[in-house]
Amino acid sequence: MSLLELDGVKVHFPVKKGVIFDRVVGHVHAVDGVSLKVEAGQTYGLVGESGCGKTTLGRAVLRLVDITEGEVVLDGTDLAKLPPEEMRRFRSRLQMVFQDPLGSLNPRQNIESILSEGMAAHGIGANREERREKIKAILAKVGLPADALSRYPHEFSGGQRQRIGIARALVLEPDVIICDEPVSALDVSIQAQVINLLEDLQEELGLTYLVIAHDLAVVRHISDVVGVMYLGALVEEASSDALYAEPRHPYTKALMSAVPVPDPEVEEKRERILLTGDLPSPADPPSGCRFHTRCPWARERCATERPELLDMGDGHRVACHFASEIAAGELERTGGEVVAAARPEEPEAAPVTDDEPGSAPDAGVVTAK
Ligand SMILES: Nc1ncnc2c1ncn2[C@@H]1O[C@H](COP(=O)(O)OP(=O)(O)OP(=O)(O)O)[C@@H](O)[C@H]1O
Repeated sequence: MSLLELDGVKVHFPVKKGVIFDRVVGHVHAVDGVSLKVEAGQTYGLVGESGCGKTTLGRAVLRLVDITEGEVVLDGTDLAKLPPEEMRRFRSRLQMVFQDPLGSLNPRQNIESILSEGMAAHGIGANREERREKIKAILAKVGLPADALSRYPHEFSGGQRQRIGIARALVLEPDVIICDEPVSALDVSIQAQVINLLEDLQEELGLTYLVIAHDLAVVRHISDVVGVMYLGALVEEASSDALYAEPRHPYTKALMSAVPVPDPEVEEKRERILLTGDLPSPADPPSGCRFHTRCPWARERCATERPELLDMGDGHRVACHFASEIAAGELERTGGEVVAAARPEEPEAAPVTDDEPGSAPDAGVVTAK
């Protein structure tokens, strides 16, 4: 059994209308049936453009939002069904690192007070002295000086603040850390340092990560397995190497084709897939395959029948009726635009290299109107 398993997770937010009496007039299908497994000691990367439901999924795992349907199983226990008081026992085992380190740290508390906050409640450290010693040890692990204890969040740089955010998660001795856009608020030069720190900590402490990011380069660098989300659902999932070597879902292909390749010769010959149309609203998602309204290969069946995320026989899971035909080059395109030998629109954009996660464009930039 995997350490963390999600089975058919849905989070639907009610849309209310009315000044005096709130009427529910619909639902935002923020997460709409996600199943995935995160193995102990591994990193699962979740990517997709803004609004696809990544953050809501992370919050659902932590039970920070109500789960409409489905199971979230941590180490054999379904968290989705736990009463709040029992959920409290599991809280320390699941921690979150947020995108905006400053926004998530109370400016009026010093670092010792921020880090010790949850420790007593979860029975970590017998007394204040013990907790302080533990905090000091964790601060050293994340590369912060011991005198950080008595200082305040504004006294630190962005990268240091993210280290404090990571330390805050670590003091509670979690099994799983959900990192929501852990480096997207940081300078590119600092991003690599924080990613490397997360990797070192994983190795040393055996941590399991669910990393949520819109940036394909960040997720590639750190993940064992990558899942691609579109409008509340997973459309593709594979090992990081397999997914980046051979994206098979039309949406993933489009995302990848928007990322510049460092080698200009490869870049020039590369096929670019530009998506047409806007991202539909999760309050009114398209019928059938959610992606069919923007898919260059869409067929009639795609408009009526929702594809399941199926294993193509080699562990690569794809939710597309025609994934095999597309992979074999047997299916004509029906729409969209193919711009062969296109140069990236912003050639000055930094190339994607292993040393510089974060240099890829946002997942959303592939839209062609
Ligand atoms: N509390 C809420 N009530 C109603 N709708 C919500 C709520 N939280 C999120 N949503 C909607 O759910 C959808 C998914 O949002 P979510 O923040 O999970 O996406 P995301 O992929 O993480 O995007 P981003 O990277 O911009 O945060 C969006 O349409 C959002 O507006």
